[in-house]
Amino acid sequence: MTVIEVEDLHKAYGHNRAVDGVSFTVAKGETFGVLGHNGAGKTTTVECLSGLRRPDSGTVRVFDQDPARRRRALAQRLGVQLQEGELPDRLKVAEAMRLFAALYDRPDDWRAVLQRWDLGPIAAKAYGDLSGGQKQRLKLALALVGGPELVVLDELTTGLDPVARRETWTLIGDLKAAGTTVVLVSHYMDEAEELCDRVAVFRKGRIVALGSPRELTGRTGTDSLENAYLALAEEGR
Ligand SMILES: Nc1ncnc2c1ncn2[C@@H]1O[C@H](COP(=O)(O)OP(=O)(O)OP(=O)(O)O)[C@@H](O)[C@H]1O
Repeated sequence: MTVIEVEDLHKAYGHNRAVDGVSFTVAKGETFGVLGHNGAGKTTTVECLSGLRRPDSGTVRVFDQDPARRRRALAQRLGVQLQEGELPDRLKVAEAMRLFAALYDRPDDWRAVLQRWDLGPIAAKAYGDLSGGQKQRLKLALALVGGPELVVLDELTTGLDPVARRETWTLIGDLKAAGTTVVLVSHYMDEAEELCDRVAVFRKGRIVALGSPRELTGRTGTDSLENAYLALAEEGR
């Protein structure tokens, strides 16, 4: 079953063509990586998937619906961890979890999600007093508290220490095992190689390579996704 269908997506900010004719599909249960340099159009693309931005042209279908028109209905099935989702400084961790859980018709038990993400010990802390890594973990937990079928994670482990990164990978593995579809925007090639079934490499608003990490390393004659990515980046110069 196809969960996401994007066909010839265009989105410009003034004269800046941030997304310039992007097409891809994501199947149910797949973990799909969105890779590319800064400013390549990754966030704009996933914002169009989440209904946060309206495309200029092209088709975006998520669960066979237009996210720009059906945002409320899709929100029940979608968990989004965005790069810049700040919360009020005085909001406590447990309050944030309870508040987000209340937005869903059938949320997971927020206390269990809190424990799973190791946020129990800081449940009474205010958002403004958390470390960068703790904020990141809370944003992830908030994206998952609704028990979503599709999760969009923008820079999943940015700001996490190596131990927390690995723990997060394990938790994403659990999501995959449960059949959740994951879209993962990342600058970390080791992470994409470990977690993603397929990746799309974005450059200047277009997809320049799409395939499994193994296909991309095979195509470029390299031994890791990181080296494949660098070879592809070199090709585009
Ligand atoms: N709200 C906005 N208004 C104007 N220009 C924007 C806006 N958001 C993004 N852009 C521009 O659109 C282009 C694509 O940005 P986008 O954030 O989608 O890229 P990205 O691949 O996610 O980058 P990064 O890896 O740095 O997060 C960039 O040139 C960026 O400056």
